[in-house]
Amino acid sequence: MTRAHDADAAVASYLARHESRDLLRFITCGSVDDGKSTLIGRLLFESRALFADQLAALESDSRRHGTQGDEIDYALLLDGLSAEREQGITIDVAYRFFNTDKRKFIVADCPGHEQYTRNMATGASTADVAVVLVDARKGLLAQTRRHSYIVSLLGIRHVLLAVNKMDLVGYDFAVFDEIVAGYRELAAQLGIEHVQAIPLSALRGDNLRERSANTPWYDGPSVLDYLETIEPVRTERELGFRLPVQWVNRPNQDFRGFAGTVAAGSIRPGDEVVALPSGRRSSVARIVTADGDLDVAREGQAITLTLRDELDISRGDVIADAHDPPQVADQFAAHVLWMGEQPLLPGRPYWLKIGARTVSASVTEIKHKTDVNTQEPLAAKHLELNEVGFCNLYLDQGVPFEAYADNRAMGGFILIDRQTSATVAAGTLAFALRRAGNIHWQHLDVDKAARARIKGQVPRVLWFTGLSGSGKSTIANLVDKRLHAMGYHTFILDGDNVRHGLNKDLGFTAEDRVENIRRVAEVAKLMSDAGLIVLVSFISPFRAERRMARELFAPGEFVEVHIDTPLAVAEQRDVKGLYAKARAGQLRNFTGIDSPYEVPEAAELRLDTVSESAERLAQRVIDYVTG
Ligand SMILES: Nc1ncnc2c1ncn2[C@@H]1O[C@H](COP(=O)(O)OS(=O)(=O)O)[C@@H](OP(=O)(O)O)[C@H]1O
Ligand SMILES: Nc1ncnc2c1ncn2[C@@H]1O[C@H](COP(=O)(O)OP(=O)(O)O)[C@@H](O)[C@H]1O
Repeated sequence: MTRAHDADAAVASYLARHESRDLLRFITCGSVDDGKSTLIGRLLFESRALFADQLAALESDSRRHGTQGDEIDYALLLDGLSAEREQGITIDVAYRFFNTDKRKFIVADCPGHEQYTRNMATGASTADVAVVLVDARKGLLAQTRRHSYIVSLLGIRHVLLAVNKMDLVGYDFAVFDEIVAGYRELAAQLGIEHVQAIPLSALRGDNLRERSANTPWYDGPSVLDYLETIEPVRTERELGFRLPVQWVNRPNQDFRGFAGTVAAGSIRPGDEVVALPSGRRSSVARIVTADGDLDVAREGQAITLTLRDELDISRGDVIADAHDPPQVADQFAAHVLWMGEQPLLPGRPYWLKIGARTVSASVTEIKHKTDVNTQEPLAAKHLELNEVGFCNLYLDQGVPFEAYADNRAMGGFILIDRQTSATVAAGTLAFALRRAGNIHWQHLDVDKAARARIKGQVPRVLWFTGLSGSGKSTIANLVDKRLHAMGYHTFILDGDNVRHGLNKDLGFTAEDRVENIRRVAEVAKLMSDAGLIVLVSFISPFRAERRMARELFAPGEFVEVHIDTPLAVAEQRDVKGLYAKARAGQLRNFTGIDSPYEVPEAAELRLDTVSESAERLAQRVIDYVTG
């Protein structure tokens, strides 16, 4: 580090301290019954003013970009929400703004109902303090433990334990003391070091602004005193400059700027930078803002950088200090807070958005889920709504990152469902898994084209999908026989057969079916690399996995064949007697009965087995392949 950088760091830390005096972001956790609304209402009332100037700006912003018509879109103020905003998703967190003469405040008010994880994760990712409300009559509840666990997971270091409704327990010190002792134990388990407990009656205003005469035994700060004076400790690591590129600004041939919000460190014109993941270097030409060029830019500032060299940098890349760049990795251990209505299934691909970058990712393994009430690790094969798991993640490409504990902006991510575009998880990166870096592609001298040429054919994957008894095997067999007779090199992968060997460890739960299809798709890929025409005959009931299989192949190579047979017909055929068993309750998770079949939306071929014979349908497939 140079002297200039040392000075920068000193200025930056001064500014950081100053800014934190200026603005405090906090979240409130608890249910309406705990008195949360009363507390917030009271705080707003006590402080009287809303952020007048900011409100005006927000109003004009909302009209330009908002999604709320003429209403103010508070979400626009929160950088933490940008990902959700781009997805057009509304999250049930109310942001409120107020100020006293000492400070400005942004409160994320998270409802206490069962959607709490999603709301809290959103509100907490930018908060410095969590106000955890407890009803003095009820003490610590399971909900208190859950909220506190998520607070700790999301890196909030300060908790204001608001022991409310003290008036209803006669302002009894013993009640307060017991709750506080219990909470301190919990906080210690969770690694929350800074806890300020305050006895309160939000309704009567005890210890809200003034210390109350009703609690003479309490000599700590009032709620407003605490919020006005708390200096949040920052445990984030001092990092070199990092700018996740939100967009590339190229109004004309002469100007090429990279715009984003500085996630860490500071930067000056002339500083050497590296673009990641490409690793190309340059130095900063200008730091452009709406208010003119800057000599220096720091964490939290929105800027546009221009560089001295023409580098190919796109949205989602990170421009970083060339002497202290972040790591780039494609496998991680991470905490995942699942918010999807459908469970998280290992092996299924999701979009992962980190900073401004979106990549394809899947969970390769759930190491454990955490019982949010006891913090105990539990074995898990999938994650349900509101569950938290520690998982291994695999990304389809390397991303620049920091551990979440070191930098929230560079280590926090969301997972997005690829079909519905819904945000289904929030996550925090713990560390990169190194093993990925040690595996390299082995170059093969005889390539796929050479193998296909010698066979005189174009490799294809014919993917037959449909209910049990729909006719997949019957038709695939006919196609195989005829292609073989015509001299083609083919192979059939059939669910029933593959499940006797490679996949004999798998059953019929959703997660096992995902893994079943993932493996068979990879095998089909190897076979097509060998130059074969592969016929895959699996129920493959989920769109997500059929799509995953398709994406392994070049355009045109993958042919989805939907064997379209109504459930009633398949059930009537009942070739193996399985429908009867399933109806009798002797077979669980049977497709079409108590396990879903998601009908293909854009299969290359749809074969109706009711109106046409198996022979004719097989011929249609052959015509498609050989035509
Ligand atoms: N619960 C349940 N649900 C569906 N199918 C069941 C089940 N239990 C056993 N079987 C038999 O397994 C065959 C389906 O295996 P697949 O590997 O094709 O299924 S999947 O793609 O993983 O959904 C399927 O074969 P097909 O009838 O040829 O489709 C059944 O014979
Ligand atoms: N048009 C048709 N196409 C395919 N199979 C048909 C047709 N009409 C009747 N069937 C009968 O339906 C059953 C389908 O069973 P199978 O091919 O094993 O289905 P799957 O492999 O999808 O479980 C067979 O007994 C087959 O003779």
